[in-house]
Amino acid sequence: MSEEEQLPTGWEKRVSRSTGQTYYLNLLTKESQWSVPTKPASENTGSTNSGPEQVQCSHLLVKHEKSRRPSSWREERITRSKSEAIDIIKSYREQIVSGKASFAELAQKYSDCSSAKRGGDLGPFTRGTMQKPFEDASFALKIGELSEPIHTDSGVHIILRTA
Ligand SMILES: Cn1nc(-c2ccccc2)cc1C(=O)N[C@H](Cc1nc2ccccc2[nH]1)C(=O)O
Repeated sequence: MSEEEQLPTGWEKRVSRSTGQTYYLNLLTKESQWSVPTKPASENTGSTNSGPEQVQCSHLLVKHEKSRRPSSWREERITRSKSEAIDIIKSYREQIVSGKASFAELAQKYSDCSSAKRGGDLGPFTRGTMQKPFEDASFALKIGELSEPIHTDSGVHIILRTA
């Protein structure tokens, strides 16, 4: 019997458009998870009414002179203005949306976060672990969705939800 045939009631196997990884969709709550479900889907499987308990995101950060730590692996002293950082992050978003470049490629080359070495992948996180604007934007995204520019004390980000 294939894994698909053995899925408990109310689940569907999906493949992430951004990473090609297999995930499982609860058809009742429309919430998703990486792990193979072992019980029939229910309204409260693995999440609460206020959405998923954890998400996984990648981000591309462009710091500026007013960033909490205006330094990164790319540039010891970051002096660009906030306005310049916004223009730069918008150009990266446009390249990704138009298909000219992949998110991971640009994050690895240009993100001012040390997660650049992982194509911007931050791993899974729950609420209460990231700066609030970043958390709220991340938990509002659907899997595969790319945020508009998001501002935190670290700088200007675009966020891709991957799980
Ligand atoms: C939150 N976080 N995770 C990593 C990370 C994760 C996985 C692998 C390597 C680094 C780096 C960081 C981090 O705070 N980096 C900061 C920049 C930064 N500020 C953030 C605010 C919100 C989310 C991610 C953010 N990254 C830095 O390098 O100056």
